Amino acid sequence: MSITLLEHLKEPQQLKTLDTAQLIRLAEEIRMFLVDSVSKTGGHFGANLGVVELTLALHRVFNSPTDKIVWDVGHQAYVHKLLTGRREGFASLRQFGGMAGFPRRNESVHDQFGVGHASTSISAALGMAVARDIEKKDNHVVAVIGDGALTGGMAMEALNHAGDLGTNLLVILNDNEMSISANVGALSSYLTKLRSDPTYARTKADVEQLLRKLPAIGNRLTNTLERLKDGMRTMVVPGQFFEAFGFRYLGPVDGHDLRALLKTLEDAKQLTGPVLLHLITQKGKGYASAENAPDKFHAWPSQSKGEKKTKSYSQIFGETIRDLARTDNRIVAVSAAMLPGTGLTAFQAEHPNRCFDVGIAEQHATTFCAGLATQGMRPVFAVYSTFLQRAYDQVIHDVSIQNLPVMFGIDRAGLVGADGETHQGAFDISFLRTVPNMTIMMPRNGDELKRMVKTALTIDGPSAVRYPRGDSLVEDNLIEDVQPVPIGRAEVVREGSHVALFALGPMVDLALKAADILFNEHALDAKVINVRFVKPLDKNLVIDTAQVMPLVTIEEAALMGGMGSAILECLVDASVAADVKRLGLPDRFIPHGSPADLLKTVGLTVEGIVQAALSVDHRTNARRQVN
Ligand SMILES: Cc1ncc(C[n+]2csc(CCOP(=O)(O)OP(=O)(O)O)c2C)c(N)n1
Ligand SMILES: CC(=O)[C@@H](O)[C@H](O)COP(=O)(O)O
Ligand SMILES: [Mg+2]
Repeated sequence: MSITLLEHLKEPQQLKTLDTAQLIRLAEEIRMFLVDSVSKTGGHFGANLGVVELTLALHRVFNSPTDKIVWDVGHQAYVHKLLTGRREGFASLRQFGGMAGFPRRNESVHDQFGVGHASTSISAALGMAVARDIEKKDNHVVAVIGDGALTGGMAMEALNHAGDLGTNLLVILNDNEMSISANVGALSSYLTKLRSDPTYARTKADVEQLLRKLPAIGNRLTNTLERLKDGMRTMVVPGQFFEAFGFRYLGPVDGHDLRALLKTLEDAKQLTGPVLLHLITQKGKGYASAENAPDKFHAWPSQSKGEKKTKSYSQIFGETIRDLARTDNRIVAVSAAMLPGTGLTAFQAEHPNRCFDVGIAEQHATTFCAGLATQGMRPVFAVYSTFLQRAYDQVIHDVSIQNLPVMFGIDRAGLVGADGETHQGAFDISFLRTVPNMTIMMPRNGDELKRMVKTALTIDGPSAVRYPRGDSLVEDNLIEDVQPVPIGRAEVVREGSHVALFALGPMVDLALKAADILFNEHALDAKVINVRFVKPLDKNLVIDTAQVMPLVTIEEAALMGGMGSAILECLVDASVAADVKRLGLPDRFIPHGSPADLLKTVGLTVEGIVQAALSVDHRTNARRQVN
């Protein structure tokens, strides 16, 4: 089938010229396009197949950008991008300089809000609705939120506020029973009951019909009956949960039935006040492999590299705590809807009663861990660096002030690449280093990660072990043979006398390569230090080294407040004058692209380290000549 309707689609207004049959055909073309394109570029997949009809209906019924459509997470906004003139952008999806994988306000007038982290859409949409009211405009505002994102606390905060304000707002709940894995939580069970039990939904209609038929009888009895009616209505009317928040509940509606969607959205458009439309969709709809394994097709699966000699840091982390938990019953693993991504599936398989997926609820996860720790448990919260940002107050207020032994396994620390600004693990060192009682460490490879996990479990206070997205060579040694690392001690991995390279994590390997070039091509003898601990920093080594040679600090983290800053603070506090060049992430958000491309843009390359070493060496020599 030649892609015709989609090819001619340049803007959403054109949808209003298509009849339902053409829209249904367009839906087929869109699914074909997504399979063809995303299979080549990679990117999010299942969620987009699940919202093809919804997105078509939204842009058919509403008038973007005058009407505001806000996507939650935004990983399911590829169809929205297709319908708003960005088909050509898919060839460069999530590539450096190419189209972003999430809505971005600077990418299109139709992208009302930048997203990537979950549970923000209702809050943002409510802000847009209130601005509309203040300006006495009459445009519509729609938030599209998934059942997974709805488990995020701020979504509840927004529902509560919206219901209180009573302003016109349409919240579309895209319920596919999936987060990345199967969705979790009591709310999810509530929604699933509605989805899966037709009698449950039918009862609602029957009861309402019965209640309407009941004859009006004496006041006392009528009042009793009213209370009974309300009780029964509460029991069977599925929207009660949302109606308690002040929302008019519509649904559930088949989110793949375009005709039903068009009619329901037209009806919803006429309603005033907060409205919640509950759609039932299938993640991966229209592509059998994704329908059968929606978790595996949340993003298009990366091609297996044959017989891999390496393991992902996530896998190494998960297997390490799984093995340690065999002999330490205090260990409990916690995830915020990211069990597979954080490598905890291995732990869950072996210790199901000590593994908790709390939903997209990082704040709750952190304080849940604090509660566990007060009772002598050793909770481990495996969380992407970027998502831990959600729980900053809980890290301080609930864990660190009480000096509780919670281990944060900070995954995706550093540049994650394709997901861009909203997902780079840039800030965890900066926002954790200022927190008293916190220990922060980063391994140079998978073997050292195992050692650091073991080390963290010996610390009677909060600890953070940060590690990057990606793989590492790792020995398959027995966990019993893994030795902890001495806390607060760095490791000199190469002696040298002219310039010192203080490298953090996998940057150590780059520093060693740079040292070889410096020696062979510039007769500069570089000392390479594996920093290991950002906090407590190995201050003695820093001071002793800086007294005899200039330094370069190298970290894949924000420069401001990072490891390099810690070294500068150490030298200033010790009144040691030294030339220091810091390499790391600059004071701007790093966009999407391959990690290699992105590292080049910030000078975190072997050549960048060489040039930095030459520049501090030159500065030190010049200063020595003057003195
Ligand atoms: C704060 C936060 N935590 C975790 C994630 C990772 N994440 C991305 S999509 C997703 C699942 C979203 O589920 P849902 O909202 O139901 O959308 P669906 O994929 O089912 O369409 C998660 C957990 C995130 N984006 N933001
Ligand atoms: C949209 C979202 O937040 C997740 O799907 C995230 O993109 C997963 O990242 P990884 O691919 O690094 O697991
Ligand atoms: Mg979902």
